Amino acid sequence: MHANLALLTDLYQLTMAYGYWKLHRADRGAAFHLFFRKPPFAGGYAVAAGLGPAIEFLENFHFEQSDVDYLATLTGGDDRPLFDDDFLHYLRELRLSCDVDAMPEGTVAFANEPLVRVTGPMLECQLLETALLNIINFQTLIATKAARITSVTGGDLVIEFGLRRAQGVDGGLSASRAAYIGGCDSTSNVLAGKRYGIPVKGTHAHSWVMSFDDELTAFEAYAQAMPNNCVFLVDTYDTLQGVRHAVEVGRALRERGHEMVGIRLDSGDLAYLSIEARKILDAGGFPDAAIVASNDLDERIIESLKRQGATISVWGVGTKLATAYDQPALGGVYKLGATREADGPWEPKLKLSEQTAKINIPGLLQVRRYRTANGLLGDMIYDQNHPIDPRGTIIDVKDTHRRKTVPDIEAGDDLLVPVLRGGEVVERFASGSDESLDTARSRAQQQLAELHPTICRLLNPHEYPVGMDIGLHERRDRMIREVKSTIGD
Ligand SMILES: Nc1ncnc2c1ncn2[C@@H]1O[C@H](COP(=O)(O)OP(=O)(O)OP(=O)(O)O)[C@@H](O)[C@H]1O
Ligand SMILES: O=P(O)(O)OC[C@H]1O[C@H](OP(=O)(O)OP(=O)(O)O)[C@H](O)[C@@H]1O
Ligand SMILES: O=C(O)c1cccnc1
Repeated sequence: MHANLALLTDLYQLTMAYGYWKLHRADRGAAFHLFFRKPPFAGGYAVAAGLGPAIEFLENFHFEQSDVDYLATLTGGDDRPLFDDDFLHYLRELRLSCDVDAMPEGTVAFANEPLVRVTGPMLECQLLETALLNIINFQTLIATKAARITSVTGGDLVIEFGLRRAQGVDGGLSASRAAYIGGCDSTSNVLAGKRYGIPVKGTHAHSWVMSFDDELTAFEAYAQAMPNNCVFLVDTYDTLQGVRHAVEVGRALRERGHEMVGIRLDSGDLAYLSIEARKILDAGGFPDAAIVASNDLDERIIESLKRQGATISVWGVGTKLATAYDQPALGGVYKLGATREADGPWEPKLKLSEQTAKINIPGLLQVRRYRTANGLLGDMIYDQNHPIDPRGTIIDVKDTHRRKTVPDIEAGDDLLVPVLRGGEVVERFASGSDESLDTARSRAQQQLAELHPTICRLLNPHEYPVGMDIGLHERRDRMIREVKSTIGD
């Protein structure tokens, strides 16, 4: 799908790349980390997603002749070309040689942890920034939204209905993909079904009912046409009367050897109507008929409907999911952590900021997740080039007084795994490998189940312990003090 997206970038990546090339700095080593500073939706976690499409982007990364021809037309303030021909020739010949390590899709991730690490020639790392952020930010956002929604449905089925309101064509496809990883069971998006193998499901719209003289005739006609997929939308005129019509048509259908699948409610008080509809369906001989509900649902409304005793068994969630309505962007960033000359030692790089939360963690970072018999203990961010300090202390990034000690520094799982080596996709992630969407979806479900319920809470969740290895923290602290002393702060 992602053939030739090398120009899917901000111009400044190319102007910097040109500068690196011109000043003979293109091949200096660099390590960049992609991370977010706050989980979305004021929640306690995120579900990493987007790595699959990111790998496709990396696999296909190259500048075609038409790309460099276009770049040759760009001019600066004096109307002279921005890039010289030798550089454009260099881009035309460029093939990735970098390494990429990342959290597999469906991994539960927290603030400040790298989801992706790119190491390699400075110029390459820089050119990948914008597209990686674009892909990972959006899909992680939507997978997280889907996880929040499915966390309150108590195992009921959730169908993603968002395509019509999604942010354009790719927004719709990416949202369906990410929503499935985050826990949705199916989508109404047929192209996403074909492309990603997501189960597709659908009912019918009000237009079907309105195109007939009356509702009963419309349901009968639908049952004739589609006897094995009868979910009747009952709210076009009078919802409870609609349920009675569904029962009537369901009985006739049963005589013909088919079972009505259920009804769909799309307006009104969904708690009251589902409870009353359930009574009618049960009394009518349809105790197994599903009650599907839709209408601007999100995790908070669903949680409330559950509390009200709604008897909804399938949730159709569109706009609020596919557009991440209450927080339409994840603020993931891509920051330089270390550089090196040729094969020399890595040098950690620090960026100061007025805001403590924006001071980066210098180094070549990895994340280790520790567990106890009772669940997760916490995540430690450490520098891969330095052994973890034997004290085994995790120091919170924002509040250094918050600390946690792990009993055995070796007994954890490293979350970043190799994805690209020397520009080539490693076997585990090669196309046709086992790393499917279903694997990612199961990983998310398994990892979310490991979290303490207080971390999954929608409102003011408990903060999961994530911090730096104390050795890394002390080095960072020294660097901050050194830099501040040189600038006379
Ligand atoms: N019992 C309930 N408790 C909380 N929220 C509910 C309940 N029933 C419905 N809702 C939600 O309230 C909102 C109702 O919106 P709105 O008033 O626009 O819908 P409506 O008028 O019933 O239908 P329509 O879509 O035809 O305008 C929707 O987001 C719906 O999901
Ligand atoms: O509400 P969402 O979560 O976005 O789910 C998708 C919505 O799309 C359909 O109707 P549409 O919005 O096209 O029309 P309606 O608002 O008049 O029902 C469907 O009936 C849902 O209500
Ligand atoms: O199949 C449905 O019921 C459906 C599909 C898309 C949007 N709203 C509803």
